[in-house]
Amino acid sequence: MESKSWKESYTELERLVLPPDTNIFNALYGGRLVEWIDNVAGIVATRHSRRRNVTGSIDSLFFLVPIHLGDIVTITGKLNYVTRSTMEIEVNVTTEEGLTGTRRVATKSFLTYVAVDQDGKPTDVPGLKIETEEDKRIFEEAEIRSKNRLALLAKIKADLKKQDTY
Ligand SMILES: CC(=O)SCCNC(=O)CCNC(=O)[C@H](O)C(C)(C)COP(=O)(O)OP(=O)(O)OC[C@H]1O[C@@H](n2cnc3c(N)ncnc32)[C@H](O)[C@@H]1OP(=O)(O)O
Repeated sequence: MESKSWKESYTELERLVLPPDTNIFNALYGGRLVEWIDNVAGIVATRHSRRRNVTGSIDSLFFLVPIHLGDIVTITGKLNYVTRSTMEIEVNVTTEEGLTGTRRVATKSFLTYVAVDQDGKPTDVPGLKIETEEDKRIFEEAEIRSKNRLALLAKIKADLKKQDTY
């Protein structure tokens, strides 16, 4: 399978925050934002792999500033790292005040998606082309996160096995 550049799957989504998206403080629901983030990451994973994909994990997600009714939210998804069946996707969210144009970073998160076959079993995806020094730096940083993530996953599974619940 031929490797692909991150540019082939880069995805950007813009949403105007409307009343059904907000809580009683006229701010965007966190859960709604997580849905949009997962959606963008899912598009990146599909464009890269051209396979069915499932969300494997969402790393810690910090909500840095509130997003208000009438704001314009921009969500970008970029592929950072690929192993055999797994893709790390970085999703950044900025919020823009409709009336002033002031933009602020609202969240940054890393999601992993696993490509699966018809039976839901992990399956191979194309590798990621490393074309620049910046691509290399991003790949190496993601590799460290991946190792930490898999160590945490292994610990969670081992603990659950001890309790006989996995
Ligand atoms: C888009 C959506 O909304 S999907 C809905 C939410 N997501 C889900 O329901 C997914 C539920 N989970 C599953 O189906 C399975 O646990 C899977 C497909 C993620 C993994 O299946 P397993 O048989 O456990 O995979 P296995 O242990 O063989 O690992 C396969 C690969 O996935 C990676 N992996 C497995 N679980 C995870 C995880 N939770 N997070 C990140 N990576 C994972 C492994 O590192 C391995 O990577 P590699 O092939 O690139 O080396």
